Amino acid sequence: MLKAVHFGAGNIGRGFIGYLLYKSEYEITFVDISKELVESINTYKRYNVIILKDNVEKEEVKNIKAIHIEDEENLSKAIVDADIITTSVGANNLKSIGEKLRNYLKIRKANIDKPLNIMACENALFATNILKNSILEKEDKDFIEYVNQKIGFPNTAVDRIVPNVDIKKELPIDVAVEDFYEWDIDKKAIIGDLNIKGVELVADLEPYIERKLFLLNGAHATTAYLGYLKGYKYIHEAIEDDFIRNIVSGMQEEASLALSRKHNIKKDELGRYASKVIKRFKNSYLKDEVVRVGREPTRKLAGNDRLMMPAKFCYEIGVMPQFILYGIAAGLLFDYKEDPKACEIQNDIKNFGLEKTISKVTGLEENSGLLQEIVKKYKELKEAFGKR
Ligand SMILES: NC(=O)C1=CN([C@@H]2O[C@H](COP(=O)(O)OP(=O)(O)OC[C@H]3O[C@@H](n4cnc5c(N)ncnc54)[C@H](O)[C@@H]3O)[C@@H](O)[C@H]2O)C=CC1
Ligand SMILES: O=P(O)(O)OC[C@H]1O[C@](O)(CO)[C@@H](O)[C@@H]1O
Repeated sequence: MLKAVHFGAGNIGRGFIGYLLYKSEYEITFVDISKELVESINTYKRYNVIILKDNVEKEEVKNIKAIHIEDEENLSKAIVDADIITTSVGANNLKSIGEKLRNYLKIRKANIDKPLNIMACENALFATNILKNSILEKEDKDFIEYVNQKIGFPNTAVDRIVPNVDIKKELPIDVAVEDFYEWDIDKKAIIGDLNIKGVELVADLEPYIERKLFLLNGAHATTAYLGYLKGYKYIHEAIEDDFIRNIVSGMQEEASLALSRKHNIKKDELGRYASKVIKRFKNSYLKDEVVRVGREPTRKLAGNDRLMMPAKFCYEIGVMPQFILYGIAAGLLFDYKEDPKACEIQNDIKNFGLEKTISKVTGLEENSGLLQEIVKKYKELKEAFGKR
């Protein structure tokens, strides 16, 4: 049986990556930083994936085990034996995972010759490259040569909404998901065979990642931040609000303009994709909280992420992306106390002022046209909804 090691046994790890790897007959070992989660997986050795729709369905994932990230002995064995390694730990944690993987891959190099593919399944552009670079950083020629010959590092785009919905579960590690999924993988970077059911192997991944990041994640973040501002708890409630829906559709149109110009994708194709995304947001079974979808605004509002990238593309082609900028402005007003990154932005605004904070978060120059427009929209939204 083929062996998979997956770092990050959270929502997407169990609800999507683990789910498809199991369907593809991989024996899965999860690796996590949470001792409690590792213990639960080793106690139950299985979990249910609950598909939230009109007629709820349940699928079982079985014969699983888990290793704690600090359990060097077992982790080393698992990495040496693996046919595939995947992650969904959050893009900010990839560097530390790469540093750990480096040592285990050296043990693998000395012990086994079979090919391996490693993929980072995170919401970020070319996340696998971040992982690969941290593995190879400061390495000698011999190791780099081994890695380049024996290990594939395909980038991917992963799409399935896996919320923290509170529903009746058989096991505490059961996970609830939407019906839809899409996992696109860069086929040029695969070494050996990679047979995962349900994935799409694509020749040019960039349009797929950007379409997903801008039209789904960008629209989701916009819905979350405006939803939070207007006092909604869930995404499905926020997207039914005409004011929010209008801005979200507008930002999708602006991002589609940028995508169609950059990748030569037909506008009506992007329109169909965008409408389907809105329909997915309306799924009331997901009970997806705006504070989950808006989490870590410093990452989501960064220059290389879901909102700033399409905004900059539009600006470069002479279009002021009014609707995307409302999303960014709303993100700067996201003052959810339990989110340390939201608090960081609020403290920076208090201590250093709005312009300096926007510049720090987005990477824009303080005197740039885009930044000045964000300031206007921030003030407008604050005036309208900031004192609720
Ligand atoms: N939830 C979703 O619908 C989707 C999430 N993603 C991406 O997947 C990644 C994970 O998201 P979720 O599953 O929602 O988060 P989550 O918080 O449910 O799961 C993350 C898991 O990674 C573990 N973890 C964190 N640091 C670790 C480390 N250094 N070593 C080992 N384990 C570690 C955590 O303990 C947790 O179990 C993120 O990059 C997210 O953007 C992508 C598509 C969909
Ligand atoms: O996982 P992130 O990047 O924090 O953002 C949440 C986003 O990821 C998803 O969980 C899945 O793509 C979306 O629900 C949402 O757009």
